[in-house]
Amino acid sequence: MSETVVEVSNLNKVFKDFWGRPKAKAVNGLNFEIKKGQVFGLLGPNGSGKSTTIKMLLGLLFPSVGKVKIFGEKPSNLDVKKRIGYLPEETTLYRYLNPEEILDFYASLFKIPKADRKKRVDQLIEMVGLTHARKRPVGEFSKGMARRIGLAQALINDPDLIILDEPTSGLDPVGCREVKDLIRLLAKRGKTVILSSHLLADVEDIVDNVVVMYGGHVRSSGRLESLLQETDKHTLTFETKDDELLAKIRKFVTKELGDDVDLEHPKRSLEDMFLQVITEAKEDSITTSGADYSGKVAAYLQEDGEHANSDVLDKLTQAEVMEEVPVQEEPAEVKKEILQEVMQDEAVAEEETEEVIEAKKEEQKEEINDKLSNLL
Ligand SMILES: Nc1ncnc2c1ncn2[C@@H]1O[C@H](COP(=O)(O)OP(=O)(O)OP(=O)(O)O)[C@@H](O)[C@H]1O
Repeated sequence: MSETVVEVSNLNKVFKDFWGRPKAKAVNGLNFEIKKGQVFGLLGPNGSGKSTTIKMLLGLLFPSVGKVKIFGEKPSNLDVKKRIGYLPEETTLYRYLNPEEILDFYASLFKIPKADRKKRVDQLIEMVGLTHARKRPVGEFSKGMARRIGLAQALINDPDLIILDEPTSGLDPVGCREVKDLIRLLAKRGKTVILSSHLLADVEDIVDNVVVMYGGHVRSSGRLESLLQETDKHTLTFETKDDELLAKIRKFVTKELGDDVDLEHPKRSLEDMFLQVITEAKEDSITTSGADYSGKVAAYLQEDGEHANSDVLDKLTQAEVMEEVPVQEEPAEVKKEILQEVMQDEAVAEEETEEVIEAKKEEQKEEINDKLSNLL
């Protein structure tokens, strides 16, 4: 019997106004359990209570009524917090820092030794497909690229429980597929993943169990496979170009079942078609200045004996690694131009230099430190 990682019983959250009057009943009588190695989907339309539930799981909000247990403890327990990785709905990044600096900084907050830090940062950057953008300030990143850094940041502490709020938001179909594959691989390594989404098609093929929320209530829950099965219908798929045979089959089926029979070619999904187009572009060596993905899980993300799938790991170790694109040092004049552009963006005075940028980076790091010490 596998370990219970999350236990939620009769969870309620009522937001109150200044005078203590109920303003919104965000979560209403929620119950669920998540076992180790599961990918659990918290689904529902906008405003159904997903983010509020996640905040209670993280100990950022207190329940009005009910209980949350993570690894058998309260979410406020510091040892529990250390085992959680969290990707918030909005990725807030410090625009002057580059991916290496951001990840190194978060690794230092978790007191990861310097030598390990560099290794983890390198592996994570490769894993989220940003090797060629590792020296670029994240202020220049597209939404999807920023999301990838957010995901890397959530994994820096090698968490046992990974909570992802709308992980695929802002990602193109390729990025979306990559993140989904990554989530499945992490689960195979014994990580437990909770993800929230209102983009159902984006999570359909990766979640094991779901709760579907509406107005704070659970409307449906259970194993996704059984929830999606239409047990009173059947599909028969076979290959043939023989029109005569098809006509015979149709005649037979119609005779048995009446006119209510659909006969058509199976369609592949738009996602499959899109991915094929991109794969072909890659095979033709067409490069991109956006995000690119190695297909490898960062090696430090520990493998777990019980859940490790040697097949997957074998495939991973044999996976073709994209060649690293060397980062081109810009000539001094171009560097100055770029700096000036960034400064204009931020309404920074013209005479500001690289030292000023460095000072801003330090300021941003201090700001994060302050916010974190307020939280802890
Ligand atoms: N701090 C707050 N104060 C008052 N009401 C809030 C607060 N946070 C959330 N709510 C309300 O709680 C309800 C659930 O919100 P929540 O953010 O949990 O939904 P959600 O399912 O995450 O939505 P989305 O998909 O849009 O992110 C909404 O009616 C929202 O207005």
